[in-house]
This record gives sequence, C-alpha cells and structure tokens, in this order.
Amino acid sequence: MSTLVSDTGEHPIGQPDWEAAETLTIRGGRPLRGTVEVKGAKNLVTKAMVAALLGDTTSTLRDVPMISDVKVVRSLLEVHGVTVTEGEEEGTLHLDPSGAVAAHFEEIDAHAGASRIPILFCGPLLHLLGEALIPDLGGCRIGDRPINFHMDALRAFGAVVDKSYEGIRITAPNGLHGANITLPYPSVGATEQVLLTAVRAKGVTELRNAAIEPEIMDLIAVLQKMGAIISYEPNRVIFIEGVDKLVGYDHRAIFDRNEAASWACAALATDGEIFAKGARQQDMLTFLNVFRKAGGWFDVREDGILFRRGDALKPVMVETDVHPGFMTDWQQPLIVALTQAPGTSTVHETVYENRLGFTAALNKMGADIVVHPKGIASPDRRVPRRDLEQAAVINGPTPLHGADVEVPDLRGGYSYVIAALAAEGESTVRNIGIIRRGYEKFLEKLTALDADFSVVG
Ligand SMILES: CC(=O)N[C@H]1[C@@H](OP(=O)(O)OP(=O)(O)OC[C@H]2O[C@@H](n3ccc(=O)[nH]c3=O)[C@H](O)[C@@H]2O)O[C@H](CO)[C@@H](O)[C@@H]1O
Ligand SMILES: C=C(OP(=O)(O)O)C(=O)O
Repeated sequence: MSTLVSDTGEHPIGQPDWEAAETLTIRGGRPLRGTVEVKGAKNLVTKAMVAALLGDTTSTLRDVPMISDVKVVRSLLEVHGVTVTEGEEEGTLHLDPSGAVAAHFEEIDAHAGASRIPILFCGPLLHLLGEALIPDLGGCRIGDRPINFHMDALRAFGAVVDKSYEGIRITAPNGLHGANITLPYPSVGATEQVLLTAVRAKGVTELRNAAIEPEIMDLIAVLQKMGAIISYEPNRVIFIEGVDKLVGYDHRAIFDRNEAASWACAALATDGEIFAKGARQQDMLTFLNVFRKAGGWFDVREDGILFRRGDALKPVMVETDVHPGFMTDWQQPLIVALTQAPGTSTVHETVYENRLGFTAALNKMGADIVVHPKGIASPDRRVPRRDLEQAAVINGPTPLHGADVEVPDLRGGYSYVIAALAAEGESTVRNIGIIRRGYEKFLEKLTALDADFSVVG
C-alpha cells in the first residue's frame, strides 16, 4: 500500500523512485506482517571488500546488500584501480585487484564523510603502495568516534602518520612488521585494522583485548581463505603470523544481525509477525534472550527466524556492550517496542557517548522516555559503568501518535519509521536516505510487510 505523492496531491503514479526517496508519509496503526530476506552484514561485507586488495587474484563476495556503504567502498576500490563487477547471482561481487594503483587526492576526497570504512584501507594500501591517503571519515554521528586506537596500532607496525595532510596520510618507509598491541577497549574497527595490516606484516602480531563480534570472526574466515594464519585464543587474544602472499577468496557473507534484530523489534512494536529469512540463532543468542524477556515470541527455523509478540509485552533492563553483550545497534528499535510495554524499562548505552538523542523524537510521538546523560548506577548491572555512558528510562505503555520527525542516524532513523508505523495517525519522516546506509531495499521490504506509506517527492 505505497504511493508516490506529487506536488498537487497524493496519487499513485507508478513505481516510486525508492532509491532516491528522502521523505515518507507514514500512516500507522497497522501490524507489519510477512517475510523479509536478510542479506550479508553491512559490518562484514564492507571490510571483506577491502580485504580483496590484499590478494593477488580476484575475490568473490556473495550476499552483498546494495546499501550505500557498499557503494562507497566499491567506488573507493575502483579509484584505486580495483575492477569490481557484478556476478550472475544477485548480490555477488567480483573484485579484481590486479590493476591496483595509487589514487589522486581529489578522487579520495570525493568520498569524505560518507562512511567509516576508508580507515580500513590503511594496512592493505601500505602493503601495496607504501602510502595510504584516507579521506575524512563518515558514519553515524553517535559520539566523537576517535581513531586513536587505529593510529597507535599502525605506528606499532612501523607506519608513520603525517598530520599535515588534509585527510590522513600514512606511509611505511621501512615496511610493516608484526607488533604486540593491546587495545584500550575491544574496538571493532581497530581489531579489523590490526587484522588487515598484520596478515601481510613481517613476523607475528599479538593482539590483546580484541573485539570478537561474529562479523570479525567472519572477516578472519575470509582472510584464512586468502592464505592468512590467524589463531583466536581465549580472553580476546588473537595471534596473526604474517605471510608473503595472499590470494583471492570466495565467500558468502554472514547475515546481518542488525537487520534481523531490527525487523524482530518491528514485529514487536507493531504487534505484527515477521519472518527474517536468513537470520541464524547462534549469532543472536543475546538478542533473543532480551526479545523473549520483553514479551517477544520467536521460532527458529532452518532458513530463518519468525518473530512476533508473545502473550504480553514486559519491561526490561538492558545494557549495551561489546560482543557477546547486547549490541549498541539494537537498542533503538527495541526502545520503540518498550514504549508499548507496561512498566519501566531501562536501557544503558555503554558503547557510544551520544546514542540516545533519537529518543527526543519518540517523545514527540507520545513516548515517555527520560535520558540520564551520565547513566544510572544499579545493583542489577553487569556491564561495568563507563564514563561515557547514558541511560534511557522508558515508562510505558504510551500510545504513539503521528509527528513530523527528521532522521538523525541509521538506527535512530529505522526506529522512527517503526514508531510511525506503530503510531495512530500520520507521520512525516524526513531524511530517510541515511537508512539506506544499512538497510537494503528498505521501502520494498516495508511494502512486502504491508506498511502503509507514501514517498513524498
Ligand atoms: C562499520 C561498522 O562495523 N560499524 C560498527 C562498529 O563501529 P566501530 O568499529 O566504529 O566501533 P568501535 O568498536 O571501534 O567503537 C567502540 C568504542 O570505541 C571507541 N574507539 C574506537 C576506536 C578508536 O580508535 N578509539 C576509540 O575510542 C569508540 O568511540 C566507541 O566508544 O562497531 C560498533 C560497535 O559494535 C557498531 O555500533 C558499528 O555498527
Ligand atoms: C553505527 C553504525 O554504523 P557505522 O559504524 O557505519 O556508522 C550502525 O551500523 O549502526
């Protein structure tokens, strides 16, 4: 039930240009029902694409979602001379690095502010060209998002960081050698930086306090297929033995846990029923526990997971954390569902310092959410308190009503759409382009779930 609204009024005038849509009018109050196919993870696919630069031969990556972060990485690879072609099976990319070259500053700068992935080009470009030029990074504005762990790790490998350059310029005048690195926090990106650099560095790298998200394990699998020697030991320790040569890989990406969790929360919030095809229980155990405690019901099937409400929604206490904890990218759609649970829920955000701002728009829609900027101490807490943490206290149930809201970031934006679909009346959701950073065919999927919306254009 989706339409395109013209300047002169609302009428269906053929297939809307969903890839260009920036504003939606959403008529809520209808449960989302149906099946969505969950493709490869944004947080693996983009990194595996970068890894292709390390091989001597062509890599093939399968289940690639056509999201904007993938487009940015593809374009950045192409300006570095990598030939990227689409395979016959939808979502397949062939990445041929045999023509890899240094890119011009203007070509790199054209990608400034678009994604966080360019920082991961450092290791592969240093090995290939002895120099890496990196544009200013983008990604969601959910905190400062410094890159000090990345830079410290690269220096430990023997790289030299040139601060006079407009973006980031790094060189390796004497090549790169293995290093002993302990991360101050198990950062996903910094762990990937170390992996992508250490695999071709001379000697052994020992990485302590590494992130161990399933997408990192999948990146390790990609690198092992390429010829890398990486062993994962207890207590977040990873050993990497550098090798002289790596080859292309053929890999099907791990499914997107964030997308699966998002649709699960959409079913919970709208009292619908959604089958997330391709979702796998093993990588979502922590989410599924919270989903069940919040009154969700799920059925694990061979080809995916079916999600809906159980008997009644219940308030929960959640703390975001690094894996295997509750992921920070899951709290936004969950909070929408918790506005409908009777009682008081608390969500502690401990990974980023500014990731609860999106709740102000939910209050505009009728929610009762109070943000505590310094977090809340509680004897029930299991994740150690962090200086940067915040907490949201959600009092429910509060009926939601339509409002005019502007998407601030990827997960916040998704949660606004779900809130608007759960709300009575009409909402206008602006700036939805950001949602395409992480959700493939988002509007097609909403249509398949019988959402009632129009593209304003
Ligand atoms: C593209 C991608 O994979 N994005 C994910 C990745 O982001 P990303 O890799 O950027 O997140 P990190 O795990 O690095 O960040 C975690 C924390 O470490 C801090 N930090 C990180 C690096 C650094 O050099 N210095 C520093 O202080 C960050 O500010 C943040 O507070 O992991 C996050 C945590 O699971 C997810 O929310 C993102 O979806
Ligand atoms: C924070 C996210 O992504 P990024 O690190 O790409 O900004 C996210 O996927 O929610």
